[in-house]
Amino acid sequence: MGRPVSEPELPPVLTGPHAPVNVAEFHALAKAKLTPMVYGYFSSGADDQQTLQDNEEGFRRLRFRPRVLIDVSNADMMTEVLGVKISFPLVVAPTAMQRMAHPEGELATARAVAKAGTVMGLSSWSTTALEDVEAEAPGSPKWFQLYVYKDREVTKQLVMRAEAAGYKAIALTVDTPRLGRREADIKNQFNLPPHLTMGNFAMLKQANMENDGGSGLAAYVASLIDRSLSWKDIQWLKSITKMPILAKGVVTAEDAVLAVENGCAGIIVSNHGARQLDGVISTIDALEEVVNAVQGKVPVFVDSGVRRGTDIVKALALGAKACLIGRPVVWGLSVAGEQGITYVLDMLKKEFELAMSLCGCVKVSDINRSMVIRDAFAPYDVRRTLPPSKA
Ligand SMILES: Cc1cc2nc3c(=O)[nH]c(=O)nc-3n(C[C@H](O)[C@H](O)[C@H](O)COP(=O)(O)O)c2cc1C
Ligand SMILES: CCCCC(=O)C(=O)O
Repeated sequence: MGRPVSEPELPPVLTGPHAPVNVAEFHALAKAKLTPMVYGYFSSGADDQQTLQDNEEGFRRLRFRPRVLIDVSNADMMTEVLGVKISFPLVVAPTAMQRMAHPEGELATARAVAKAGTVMGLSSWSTTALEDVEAEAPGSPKWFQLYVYKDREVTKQLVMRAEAAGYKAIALTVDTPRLGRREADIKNQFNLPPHLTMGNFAMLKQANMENDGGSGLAAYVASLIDRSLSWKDIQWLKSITKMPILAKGVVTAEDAVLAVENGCAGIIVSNHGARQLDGVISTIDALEEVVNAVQGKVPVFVDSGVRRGTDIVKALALGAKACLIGRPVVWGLSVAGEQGITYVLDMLKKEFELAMSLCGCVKVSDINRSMVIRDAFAPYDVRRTLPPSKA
């Protein structure tokens, strides 16, 4: 597989024999470029980072059962999420404070994601106002990620602004009543660099993080975010917006059922990129129980640890409608702004196309449960897919 974008257009870091060929190499380039404080914030998981490792390991534990001698000369990667067609089953997860990665921050992301033909998630804690992000790539589908402030009026204004600007859904983050303990941020006394602001709150003067000697972010969350948020608040949210609500951060069947009962339009199986509760189950391991609990009533998405096109095929085989990626986009943005993100998305799309074809799938809906097994040494029970007479 060749390199994704035609070379003459690219900056030197993305050309020549040292150009990155996978997400891991982008990560290394970003690490070399960013300050330790910023890199520490973007890369960290919580505590011992056990789940950070397990998110990626979880995908590696799955093995393919590809089908052969299927005409794969035409691959159709298109799919649909919440009624919107996307070019392949990958959505960009909301990640906070992107101007720390690159001066153009969320604006560069919006352009690259629009060009790639998929959906952008925008963080409540964007360093660019949500209206400006929409204006940068007008009409290209975006989901607004919501943190619920103790001050419900602040929250309501934010939701109403997102709806007025044309955002297509609210991704309500349900795994962050308190901030996970990220040791790099504590050591680095993380704070938003003074030239940047929380773009959505500039008028509300809620951008400053009091640094009490530890992570400024943890202090900010503790002082402003509503720890009392509960399922009944979904009704409140539905009363103030017509946008569909996705529950972002569900990893159990019990909560998946509650999300459906409370009127969520979709579920994002996520452990927040391992940044909240360390030791929590990897999302690819949690996915199937959520999919089974939901019984097709709403779409199920998954993020945390997706690094390869093969990971996307595995997630779809276990019932996800699409995957989201967080850090890979941050690495692309850090390395080369908009072009870096374009390159990362294009690389993952090509990897996905190849993986799909090698699995014997021509279109996204061909990907099914028979394509993966959890344990390479346990035979797949063919009674699941063969007609009874042949099983
Ligand atoms: C630097 C960074 C910032 C993030 N900011 C937010 C955020 O503001 N809101 C949110 O719901 N999730 C946030 N997340 C979680 C992502 O939306 C997503 O769940 C996660 O990054 C997926 O894991 P991955 O990074 O392994 O792909 C953030 C993740 C990272 C790495
Ligand atoms: C409340 C958390 C701030 C942004 C975020 O979600 C993250 O850093 O993971």
